[in-house]
Amino acid sequence: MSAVVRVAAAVMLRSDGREFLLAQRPEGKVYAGYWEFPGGKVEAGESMRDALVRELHEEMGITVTACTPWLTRRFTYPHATVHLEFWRVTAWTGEIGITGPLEHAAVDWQEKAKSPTVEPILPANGPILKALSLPETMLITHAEGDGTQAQLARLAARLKQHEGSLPPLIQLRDKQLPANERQAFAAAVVDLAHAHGALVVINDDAALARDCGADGLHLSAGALAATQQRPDFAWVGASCHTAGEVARAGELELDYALLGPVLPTPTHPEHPGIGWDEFAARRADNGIPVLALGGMQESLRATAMAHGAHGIALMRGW
Ligand SMILES: Nc1nc2c([nH]c(=O)n2[C@@H]2O[C@H](COP(=O)(O)OP(=O)(O)OP(=O)(O)O)[C@@H](O)[C@H]2O)c(=O)[nH]1
Repeated sequence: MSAVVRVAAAVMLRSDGREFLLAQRPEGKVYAGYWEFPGGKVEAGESMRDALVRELHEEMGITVTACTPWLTRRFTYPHATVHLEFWRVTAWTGEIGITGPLEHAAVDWQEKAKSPTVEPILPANGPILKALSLPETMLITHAEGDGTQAQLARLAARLKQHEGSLPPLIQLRDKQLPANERQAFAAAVVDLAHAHGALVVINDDAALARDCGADGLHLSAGALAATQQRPDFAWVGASCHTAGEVARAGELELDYALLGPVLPTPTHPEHPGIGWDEFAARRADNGIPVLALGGMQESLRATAMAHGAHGIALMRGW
């Protein structure tokens, strides 16, 4: 069996973060005409980051000045098995260009929240495009503490702040609310969220998720362990604490994992938090977007991203 080919791929984001760049493979290469993220193979002795910087310079004539690891994926093509590492690239110098006929046939900016307007896309990249449309903030409800009316008012104010940018993903948690109150709260949250273009997932109750018209299901770690196949919803994620659970969420082809608690949090006072290095280690190489949970607030977003987080999940910090 031939060795696995390591590939660095760049998700180049325009400054407002809403658009990313796709590039078309030129004639003469395998999958000619297909669209991909710019990048290429890692050379012997080279780090992933160095390969990314080199490829973007060779292919587009730019110098990367800010990038963070994001997702990994292993994929077997007829010609090779590739280990792909996707990095977010948020700053560069120079003008993006096509430096030669063997690099790309064309480049095109695409909107994250929409289906791509170009095709075909390289087969390994389908889940990557879905991950790009996953919000980078999750708001988790805690109406048990605040009361449902106060939560709805706070949510309405918070969703207004997001007008014009990708709205957050909302997880309805509140596992202890009486069933009828949870139902009414879920219906109100879905109405409010959908009016602002935001998605809602319901914690551990598939029937309620269907009844209230939510967009998906959020599995607790216990439910994840008991799940044999991906539940049938547009969006499904899971709470994870260990690397094994993150891997399981990846195997089930879920859309995201929450990993934590990263820092101390009132929800789990017995737990000191795993810290950022452990967060990075437990999320590594699983191919699934991972949001950091536990003690999060907006000011920690950049730290989370530097450790490979897709984004942050807030329970009390929103
Ligand atoms: N650059 C890039 N490669 C990808 C992506 N998705 C994906 O499956 N791949 C695969 O990863 C491998 C990258 O190899 P490449 O041929 O582009 O690398 P390269 O620029 O070094 O080309 P070369 O072989 O001509 O030297 C290919 O098998 C390609 O199909 C992607 O989004 N970007």
